Amino acid sequence: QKLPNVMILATGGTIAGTGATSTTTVGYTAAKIGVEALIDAVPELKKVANVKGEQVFQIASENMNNDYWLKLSKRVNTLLAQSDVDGIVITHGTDTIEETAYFLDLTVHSKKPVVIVGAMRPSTAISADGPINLYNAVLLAGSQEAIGKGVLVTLNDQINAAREVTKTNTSTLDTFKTPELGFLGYIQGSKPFFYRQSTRKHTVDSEFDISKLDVLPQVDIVYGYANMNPIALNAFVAAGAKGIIHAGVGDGSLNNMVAPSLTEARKKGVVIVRASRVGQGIVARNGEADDDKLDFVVSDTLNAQKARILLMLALTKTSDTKEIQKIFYSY
Ligand SMILES: NC(=O)CC[C@H](N)C(=O)O
Repeated sequence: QKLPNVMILATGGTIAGTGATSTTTVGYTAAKIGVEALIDAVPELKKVANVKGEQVFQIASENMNNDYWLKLSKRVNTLLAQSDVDGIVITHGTDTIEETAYFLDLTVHSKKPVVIVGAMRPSTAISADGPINLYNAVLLAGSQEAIGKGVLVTLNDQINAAREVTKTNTSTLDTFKTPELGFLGYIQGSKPFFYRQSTRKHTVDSEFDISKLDVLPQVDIVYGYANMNPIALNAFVAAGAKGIIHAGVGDGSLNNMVAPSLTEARKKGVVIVRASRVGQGIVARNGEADDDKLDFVVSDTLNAQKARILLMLALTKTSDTKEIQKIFYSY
């Protein structure tokens, strides 16, 4: 049987991290090990795929930014257009895995599998989770089952969809969850098992094309809390933000100290998206605010960091808030 050709694009993170001792599971250094060493650490990979590695960059993922995303997405699109690449695995720090996954879900235009993988323990730790996670990721990226499912995230034997997955725990191995909608499936006995898939547009159905872009519109996030003030919001607007994600309390509620500044920002042309800091549930349009009158957009179920990504991409196409609202209900 012919093995699939899987490219491993390495970007850093704990999966490539090293610690002082085998019990160092905090206070280690991320992004130390190169892609060839990651591959060599798992000889089992060669039984399930023809793997090739490429070091795209080497960072701790808290340093992820729009420039890295544009570079990575362009590289993934180029590779997937080649007939000798069947799937891609991206090794990544876990802090922003969910954001990179969603960015690629919206900007990679291929049905071929793209799987993002990380680890919670550095490569030098007892029971490091990187090798098994990498093995599962390569298996998934070379599988028929993963074709057309959008960008996937796998750690801890579970498969999650880019749109919904989120990091829920600072340090445990089972940190990646899709809290309310559920993960897509498992990897067990070297086989992926899928039980559901996202109904939202992604990859081949996505309208977003970053192939000719070098920058993305500035979108920032303001976080809701009791006694909130508009200082951060006003600073973002003064610094030229084209969009603001308001991660409000509860159902995206607006604090009366901040609402006038949001209204003012909208009048200046800044697109305001009401999201929620809660992390689950739909932010109801015209629920906690009169969005029609204020000309605001609601984030649907996207968390603030993913709403930021969708708004940046939406703003590359339109500044019409009705269109942007449609986009938030489609992706
Ligand atoms: N577990 C991890 O990968 C976290 C390490 C680091 N903060 C990163 O995101 O790259």
